[in-house]
Amino acid sequence: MTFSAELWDSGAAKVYDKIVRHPFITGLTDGTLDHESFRYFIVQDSHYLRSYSRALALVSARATDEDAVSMFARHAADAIEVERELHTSLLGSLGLTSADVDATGSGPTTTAYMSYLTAVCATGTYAEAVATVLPCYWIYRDVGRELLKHSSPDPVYAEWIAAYGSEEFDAVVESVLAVTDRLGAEVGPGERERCHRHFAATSRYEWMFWDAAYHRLDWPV
Ligand SMILES: Cc1ncc(CN)c(N)n1
Repeated sequence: MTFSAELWDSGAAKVYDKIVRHPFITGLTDGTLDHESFRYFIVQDSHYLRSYSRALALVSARATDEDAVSMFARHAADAIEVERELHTSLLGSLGLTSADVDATGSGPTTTAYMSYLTAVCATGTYAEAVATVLPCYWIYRDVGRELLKHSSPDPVYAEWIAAYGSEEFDAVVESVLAVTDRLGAEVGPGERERCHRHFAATSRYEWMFWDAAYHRLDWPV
């Protein structure tokens, strides 16, 4: 079994089933999701992407082969840029600006997820860092592909679905999966166990991120 399949089976398979049945996700395709929840999501995702970009730069710095160094560095810059452009367009369609993002600040789930990503990518091994960022790529690609089958009657949601269901995003994710699988041969038992834990944790954070948006979760105090 490949290292990526092993991570998915132990950490994401059950979570992924819950993600595709979550009302935030089903609401995108049937168009019933409240725009207020999607606004919350895009604002929080704008905060998230700033941290994610830094996390990918850390993964690049710790990569053990040159192709992976340049791939993660490219993703920290280009792939994030593509997502930022998407956000700018979606924020505009939703009547928001980047000033609104700054004024809102990051919510509890976003803050927890960003902190986890940053901590592991800064202090874990290279393999742990890859396992931690992998669900961010993989789950979005699979959700995008799944939702693209029906897209959405709402043009804002259809634009979001088209971006993550695109062939370009698929190619980005396939390149990260290939790096993960090559890395699998070098990872010993203790480190492997930590990779499993990180992959499961960030898969759960992906579900929590959508759930927080659906409920528009705020700091309790
Ligand atoms: C929370 C989250 N996770 C993943 C992705 C896809 N890079 C994203 N934009 N936001």
